[in-house]
Amino acid sequence: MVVAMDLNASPLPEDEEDNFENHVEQYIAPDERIESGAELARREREERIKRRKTDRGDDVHSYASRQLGDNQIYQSKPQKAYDKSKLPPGWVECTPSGQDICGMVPSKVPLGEMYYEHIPAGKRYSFKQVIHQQRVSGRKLGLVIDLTNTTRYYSTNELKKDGIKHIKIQCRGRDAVPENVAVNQFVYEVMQFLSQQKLSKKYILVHCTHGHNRTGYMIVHFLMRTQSMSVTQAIMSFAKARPPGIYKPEYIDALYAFYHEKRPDDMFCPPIPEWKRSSEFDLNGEAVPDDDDDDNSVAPLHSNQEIEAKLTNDDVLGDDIPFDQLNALRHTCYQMLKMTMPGRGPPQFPGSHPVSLNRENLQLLRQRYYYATWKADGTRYMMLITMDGCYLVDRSFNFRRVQMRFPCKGGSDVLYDKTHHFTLLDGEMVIDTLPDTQKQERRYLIYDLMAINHVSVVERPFSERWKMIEKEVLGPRNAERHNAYHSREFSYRYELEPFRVRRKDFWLLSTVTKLLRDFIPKLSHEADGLIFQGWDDPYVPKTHNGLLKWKYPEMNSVDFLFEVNADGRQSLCLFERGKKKPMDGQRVEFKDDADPSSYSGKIIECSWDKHKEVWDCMRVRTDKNAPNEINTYRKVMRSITDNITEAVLLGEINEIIRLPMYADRINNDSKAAARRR
Ligand SMILES: Nc1nc2c(ncn2[C@@H]2O[C@H](COP(=O)(O)OP(=O)(O)OP(=O)(O)O)[C@@H](O)[C@H]2O)c(=O)[nH]1
Repeated sequence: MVVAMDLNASPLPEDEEDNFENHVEQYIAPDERIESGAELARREREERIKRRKTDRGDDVHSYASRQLGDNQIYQSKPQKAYDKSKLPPGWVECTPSGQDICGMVPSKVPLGEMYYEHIPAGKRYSFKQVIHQQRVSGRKLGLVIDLTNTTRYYSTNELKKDGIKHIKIQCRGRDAVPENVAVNQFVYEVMQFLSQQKLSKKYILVHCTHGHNRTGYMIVHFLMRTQSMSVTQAIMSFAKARPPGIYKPEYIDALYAFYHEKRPDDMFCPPIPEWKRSSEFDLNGEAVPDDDDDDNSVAPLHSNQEIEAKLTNDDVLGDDIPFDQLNALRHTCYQMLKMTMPGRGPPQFPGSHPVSLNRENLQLLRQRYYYATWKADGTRYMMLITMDGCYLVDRSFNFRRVQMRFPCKGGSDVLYDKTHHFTLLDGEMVIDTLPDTQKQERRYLIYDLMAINHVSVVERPFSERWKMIEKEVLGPRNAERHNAYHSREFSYRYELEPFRVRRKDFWLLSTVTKLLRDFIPKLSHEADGLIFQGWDDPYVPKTHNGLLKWKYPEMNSVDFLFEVNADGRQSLCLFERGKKKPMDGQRVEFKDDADPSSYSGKIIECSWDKHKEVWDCMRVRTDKNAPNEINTYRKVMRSITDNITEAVLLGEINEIIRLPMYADRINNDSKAAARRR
């Protein structure tokens, strides 16, 4: 039943539970009445479009109006005088909610009962109405995600009564798109909630102030991370569910920039909705702009903007993720590496770690078959690729999300539908300085693969894992890139990613001299020695006594915790089974004139000056939060005292490669490599 209502009549007691049904009818009524005056509505609409065109110079046949039709634009009607200054501008006229999109219902902010006196009867939209309306549409709410920047709009008590969870992700609306961290939290919360909806399907109400820009921005991010969609498709899906969709051009640009996609030339931003425009005039200058308002000002965006700054290894890459997600991902990593999570304390970084070469373990090179590679000196990260994001895993076992694309092998020939999901890699992030232009490029050098699409491969020999990096991870990416170059439909732009990706090369031991004398000096990034990698070895998490590192003698280093106590006494500390251990009698010198106390509490990387018998501070380790364990220190000291110089090393290797085991395999491997070329 639809009841026409008189908007000038005094408001009904909407707080009475019994009358609720009636109020919903009243809510429906104005729209019905507008439909009956179709002629008038059409004329008004035409005039409005004309006005808008002159005011903004917008193309009225923008994608939104083409897709949705102008009848979606809300009609404003003469209203009884009420205090609009207390309400978010345009709130009354803005359509309450949109259609369900992947289990989420976009909505304007419900205003609690304390706002009733300022809202004309029939336009009230508190959680009572929200819950009821959704129920009438066959939807039961289980979660509300509130993106407003204030708590003044409603009390969450009403939701608690109905067992509806409320999550607040505070986002400013006026001057910027929501922070990337807030986006990560939003996507995680929605994914968690939806994954728990096995038996009874409950819905999520997502709201900001008007349910268009911040809400749309978040929902589009969710679609991009969970569905195989382009940015244009995701923006259109949202616009269809909540006409006219996102109407801030900066938000639309930010989405294309975030996902490294080219914005199609015919992709226009919808004009500012009428209710939003008229609200500016209605205010008569009385309302104080709300910090939370989705206002229309064009302000600088803080994210995804390219800033030409010098790249350093200490730069923090990517965005923080929610703590619960961090725990879940840490757990998954341990599972992939076939490790058990520690019973007590936080889990440690599980990446494989080489030991320093000394005269004793040098003999391993005679017993097992090894390959060599340069020891790239950048920042160590494992990389976890999932469908919803790619995560850099640092030495503190923290995860940060970066926007990268890793298609799987075997998709269609232009755009691969599937991307990697739970593939775990190990590598070093370096900064290459191009010799001609001095331009810097960040590059992730992958040297190992531990899991591929949820399947652990840690037990397979290194040679196989290394080949899989190319075949499964980089090959499809390069092929897609190549195909995309010839395709107009493909809008992803690999060149906009935060770093490039390459597989690290490994060399036969017979070529180590060349590696040291020719290759390393020509590298466009830092290298501080060599890594000797057992060609048949499994991936061994944490310290791997068979994985050997040789550093240029002057680069052998120890990471100490430096402290200056209250009486000015300096101490260098290490860890012994996770507990601080001061190293009595050890001294450090700093190169600069800085006050040593400015280094207090920091992890400093030091090399040994054998003439002065003191440690030289080389740099502060911002990527580490703990010093070396005393065992590592002993190994480094052994390496220093053993003093395996370049000449000693090359002499040894020359003997080793003449051993029958090496001679035969080197011969076979060289032939195989020549066949591949
Ligand atoms: N396994 C392996 N590690 C490499 C390779 N290239 C560079 N590395 C880096 O070498 C590091 C181990 O060398 P260390 O000198 O012990 O590491 P570091 O970070 O310089 O110093 P510490 O933190 O004191 O151990 C690894 O963590 C990687 O970051 C490579 O090809 N294989």
